[in-house]
Amino acid sequence: MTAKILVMPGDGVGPEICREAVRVLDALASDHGLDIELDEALVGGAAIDAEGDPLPEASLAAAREADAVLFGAIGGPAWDEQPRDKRPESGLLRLRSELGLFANLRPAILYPQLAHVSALKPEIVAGLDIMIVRELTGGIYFGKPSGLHTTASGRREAYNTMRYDEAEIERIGRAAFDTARARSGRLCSVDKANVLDVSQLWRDIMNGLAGDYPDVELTHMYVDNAAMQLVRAPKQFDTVVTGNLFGDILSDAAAMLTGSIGMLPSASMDAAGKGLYEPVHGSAPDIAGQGVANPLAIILSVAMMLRYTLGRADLAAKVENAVGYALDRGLRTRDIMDDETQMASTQEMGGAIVDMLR
Ligand SMILES: NC(=O)C1=CN([C@@H]2O[C@H](COP(=O)(O)OP(=O)(O)OC[C@H]3O[C@@H](n4cnc5c(N)ncnc54)[C@H](O)[C@@H]3O)[C@@H](O)[C@H]2O)C=CC1
Ligand SMILES: CC(C)CC(=O)C(=O)O
Ligand SMILES: [Mg+2]
Repeated sequence: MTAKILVMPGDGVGPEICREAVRVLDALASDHGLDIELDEALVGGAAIDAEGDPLPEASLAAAREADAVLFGAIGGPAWDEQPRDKRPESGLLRLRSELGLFANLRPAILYPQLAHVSALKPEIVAGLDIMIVRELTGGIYFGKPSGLHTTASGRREAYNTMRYDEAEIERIGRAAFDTARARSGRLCSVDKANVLDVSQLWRDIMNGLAGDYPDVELTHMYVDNAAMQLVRAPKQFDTVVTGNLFGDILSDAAAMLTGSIGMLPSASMDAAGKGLYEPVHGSAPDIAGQGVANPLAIILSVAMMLRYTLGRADLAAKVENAVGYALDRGLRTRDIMDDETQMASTQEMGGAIVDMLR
C-alpha cells in the first residue's frame, strides 16, 4: 500500500535539509521500490507569514492523514517577539500534542569516522550508542497553569508547571522498557526526585513497571549528575528515559558526543506506530541560506521513518550505510570538518548519499 508522507520544511535551514531528505526518499522510490506519495504543508514561521498561524488547520489535517511526517525545523529571530502561543515553536508543540506523539526517540550513535571531531576524546566515545527516550507531550512544556502577568505590586511574574499524571509516566515508561529490552537490557531513568514532587511520582511509576520487565536492569540518576556523567563517561548509558525538558537538554548535549548536532535524528511516535521524524537541531538561523547545514540528521531521520513506520528496515540500513560510505570518502559539512577532509555543501552531502543509494 502506498504510504503517505507529509513534508513540513518550516524555517531557517529546515527547507534546505528537507530538500536533501526528499531526494533520498525519491531515490528509494525510483530505485528500490519504496511505495510512497509525498505532500507538503506549511508550519512554523513560514505558516505565520502566510496564514497568521504556526499550525494552520489544513497542515494539521494533512499531518493527521499522513502515515508519517518529515519535519525540518521551525523558529528564528523574525518571530522571537511574538507572544508564546503565536511563536513558530508553539506550532510544533501543538502538532506533537494533537498527534499524540508522546515517545521521542533520540539515538546518539557515533560514526567511527567522526571519533576525533567528537567533543570528547576518541577513547571515551568509541562505539557510543545511546538511545534517549524523551517524553514529548507532557511536562513543563505543556503544564497548566502557565503565564506571564503583572502582580499587585507592579512586578512582572511568569510561571510554568511541570506536571505529569501516572498514566503519562507509565506510557513513556513502557515504551522505554520495551526499547531497553530490544537493546542491551539496561535502562537509566533520569529525574530530579531529590527536589521535585513530579520526579518522585516519575520514579515511583518506573520502579513499579520494573516488575513487568525482570530482564531489564533499571537504575535512576538525578538530571544534574546525568549531564555530568554524559560528558564524563557516556558509554555507561544504554537506554535513558526522561521527561520533556530534561530530555530536550540532555539530547543536545549527547549530540556533541557524536561530533555535531547536525548528526542527531529523532522519531516521535504515537501509540499506534505513526511517527513524525525530525532532526534534533533547530532552524539554525546563524547558518540558514548559506548551504552549509549538515543534512545527515534529517537523512538519518528518514532511516528511522523507514524502520519504525514504513516497515523497511532493509532500506533504513541502506541509508545508514550510505552515510557511512560518504564519511569514509572524506565528505564533511562544515560542522564535522577537520584538516584531513574536504568540505561539502548541504547539497553535495545529500547528493553523495543519493549516489550511494542508486
Ligand atoms: N525542532 C525544532 O524545530 C527546533 C527549533 N528550535 C528553534 O530554532 C531556532 C534556533 O535555535 P538555537 O537555539 O540556535 O538551536 P539550533 O539547533 O537551531 O542551533 C544551535 C547551533 O547548532 C548549529 N546547527 C544546528 N543545526 C545544524 C546543522 N544541521 N548543521 C550544522 N550546524 C547546525 C547552528 O548553526 C547553531 O550554531 C530557535 O527559534 C529555536 O526555538 C530549536 C530546537 C528545535
Ligand atoms: C519546540 C522545540 C523548540 C523544542 C526543542 O528544542 C526540541 O524538541 O528539541
Ligand atoms: Mg531541543
